This record gives sequence, structure tokens and C-alpha cells, in this order.
Amino acid sequence: MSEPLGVAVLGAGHMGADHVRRLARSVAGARVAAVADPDRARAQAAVAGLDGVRVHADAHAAIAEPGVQAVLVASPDHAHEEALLAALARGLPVLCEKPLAADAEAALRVVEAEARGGRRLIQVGFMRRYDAEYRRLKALLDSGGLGRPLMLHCRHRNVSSPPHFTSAMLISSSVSHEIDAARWLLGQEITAVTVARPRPSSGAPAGLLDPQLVLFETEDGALVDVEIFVNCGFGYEVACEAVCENGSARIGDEAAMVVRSAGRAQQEITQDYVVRFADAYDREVREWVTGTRAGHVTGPSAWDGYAAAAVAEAGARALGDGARVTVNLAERPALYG
Ligand SMILES: NC(=O)c1ccc[n+]([C@@H]2O[C@H](COP(=O)([O-])OP(=O)(O)OC[C@H]3O[C@@H](n4cnc5c(N)ncnc54)[C@H](O)[C@@H]3O)[C@@H](O)[C@H]2O)c1
Ligand SMILES: O[C@H]1[C@H](O)[C@@H](O)[C@H](O)[C@@H](O)[C@H]1O
Repeated sequence: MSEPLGVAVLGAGHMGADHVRRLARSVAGARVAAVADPDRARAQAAVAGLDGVRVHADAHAAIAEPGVQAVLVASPDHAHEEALLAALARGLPVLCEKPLAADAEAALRVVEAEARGGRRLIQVGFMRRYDAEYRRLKALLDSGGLGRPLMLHCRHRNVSSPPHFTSAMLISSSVSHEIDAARWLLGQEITAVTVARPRPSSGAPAGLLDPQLVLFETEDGALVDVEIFVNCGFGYEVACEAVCENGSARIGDEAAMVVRSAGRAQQEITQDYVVRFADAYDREVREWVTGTRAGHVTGPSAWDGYAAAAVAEAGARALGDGARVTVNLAERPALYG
């Protein structure tokens, strides 16, 4: 393909506007062909200064634009399934922000629709797989140099949560990244979930169970613990330590510059995922565009999105009654290897 890939971006909010800017300014081989957002003013603002972008209130109208060859879904979680099924019906490749769909049932419907079509078209936006530090950790674990991984200790903190956030969303929206990263780093499915909760922080909205401590078991007996704290107030922190039979490796703690002055050492803490994972989002979208133009999909699959949703749903049940909940995945279609 010599022409740039024409992309329809659905949703022009925080992530959608960032992806529009990325596609237009920092990714070669792509152009924003259409943007859809029921809030037309937001869509117009996202494409200000860009030529030839068709703006719609309705996602279907954007997908149906003649110049659209691929779709980037950045609408709210509940709108993903409809957008994905519409893109699949037209045979269009899609990069869909996480989560794949609002719940595991919807995610499975998307998997089944893609499997019926017989070819992979969907990539899920689990951008940590494109982060340089996560990639180094993955390469180290795969090399076997540290021996068999036994545990992952993960920390995921946000400054504050959006107003619509529920206690279950700490797992389905936030911990979904750790679920995917753990499955990817360890190369195994997660089989059971337990959730413990300390007293909620007084900095969290009333009724929100924040923070939580989530424990995952994997199929060959590794353990993954995740502290999720989405109203920590002081910064955006994502860290992961892999403990293996012959050593450990930790990422995510000491990347920022340390300034020593006037008797103090100070280090900046990133405030936002858009900053912390800027390079990862760039690499994710760049590799998606390159792969799509070459006719293949390589990133996290719809199956990965479904598995994350199924684990998150087990997590929501574990959160409810404090019990250990097993994860029952549907049968994996042959399309996903
Ligand atoms: N990968 C990440 O790190 C990351 C970070 C933040 C959000 N996300 C995901 O990205 C998605 C968007 O999140 P956000 O923070 O940008 O939300 P947002 O609320 O800032 O923006 C969502 C936008 O979608 C629009 N919208 C609503 N219904 C729509 C529809 N049917 N079709 C098209 N647009 C529609 C809204 O008007 C809004 O402008 C969510 O699925 C979220 O989970 C991923
Ligand atoms: O939707 C966002 C996004 O996925 C971020 O990467 C994560 O850190 C937040 O906790 C979540 O709410």
C-alpha cells in the first residue's frame, strides 16, 4: 500500500484526541480520514488544523466513509462491542482501546464474530506490551536467565479516578493492564482471583473501594499480586517486580531524573498515563499502522481482550464476597493459536 492508511477514530475524548494527534503528527503512513463523537464540538476540536477529516456524531457514519481503511476505537467501554462488530462486518482492521468490551460476554461475542470471519482484524490497546521497560523485562524472562518466574509484585496508582468509576472498575479498567501484562510476561492463563481490601482511603469518593489488593494464580502455579490505588493523590505509578528462581527484576520505579539541590534530592513523579506511556502509545500505533498496511495484525488479540475481561469479571465477584473465584475461560477458537 503506497497511500497512507485512512483511519476513522471513534471517540474524541482524552484518548481519542491524543490518538488523532498521534496519527496526524507522529505516525508515518497514516492519516485521520474521519472522527466520530456524539459531542461534535469535541470532535471538531480534536481535528482543528487537520485537512480533509470528515466529522460525524455517529460512529457508523464514520466507519462507512469511503476513505476509511481502518478504525481506532476510543469511545467509552460500553460502545466498543457495537463499533467492533460494525468494523468486522466491513472487514476493517481495528485498534480498540482496552477493554475489548464492557464485560466478558460482550468480549466473547466479539471473539466469536472475528473467528467466524476467519482472520484476525482486531488488536486491543494493551499498550504496556509496547513500553520499553516492559519489553526488556519480557525479553529477560523469556531468555530464562533468571530461572522460572515465581511471583510478580505489581503496583498501579492513579492520581484520581474519573467520576463514573466503580469499585469493580478498579479491576476491569485499571487492573486489566496487569492482567494482560501478567498473561503476556508469564505466557500463561490466570486461573483464580482473590481480592482483599483495606479500609478505603478518605481521598477516594464515598463508597469506592479504593485501594484493593488483587491476587492472581496462574495455571502453572505462579502468583501475581497487584496493589491498585486509583485515588492516591500524588502521582501515576506503574511498577512490576518479577521474582524468579535465580533472581529478580524490577521496572517502573527509577526512570525520572533526580535533582540534588539545597540539601534535598528530588524526583518528579509522572501525573498521567498519557505522559508515562507516551512512547508506548506511539510505538503501539506505529506498529499497528505498519502491520495493517502490510496486511497483518500482530498485537494483543481479541482473545487476549476476552481473557482479560473474564479474569476481571472473576475479580469483581471475588471483590464482592471476599472469596477465591476460579476463572472459567471459553474454548479458545483455532484462530488464536
Ligand atoms: N490504554 C490506556 O491507557 C487508556 C487510558 C485511558 C482510557 N482508555 C480507554 O479509552 C477509552 C476512552 O477513554 P477516554 O478516557 O478517552 O474517555 P473520554 O470520556 O475522555 O472520551 C470518550 C469520548 O467518546 C465519546 N463517545 C461516547 N459514545 C460514543 C460512541 N458511541 N461513539 C463514538 N464516541 C463516543 C464521548 O462523547 C467522549 O468524547 C475507554 O475505553 C478507556 O477504557 C485507555
Ligand atoms: O482507563 C485508564 C487507563 O487504562 C490507564 O492506563 C490506567 O492506569 C487507569 O487506571 C485506567 O482507569
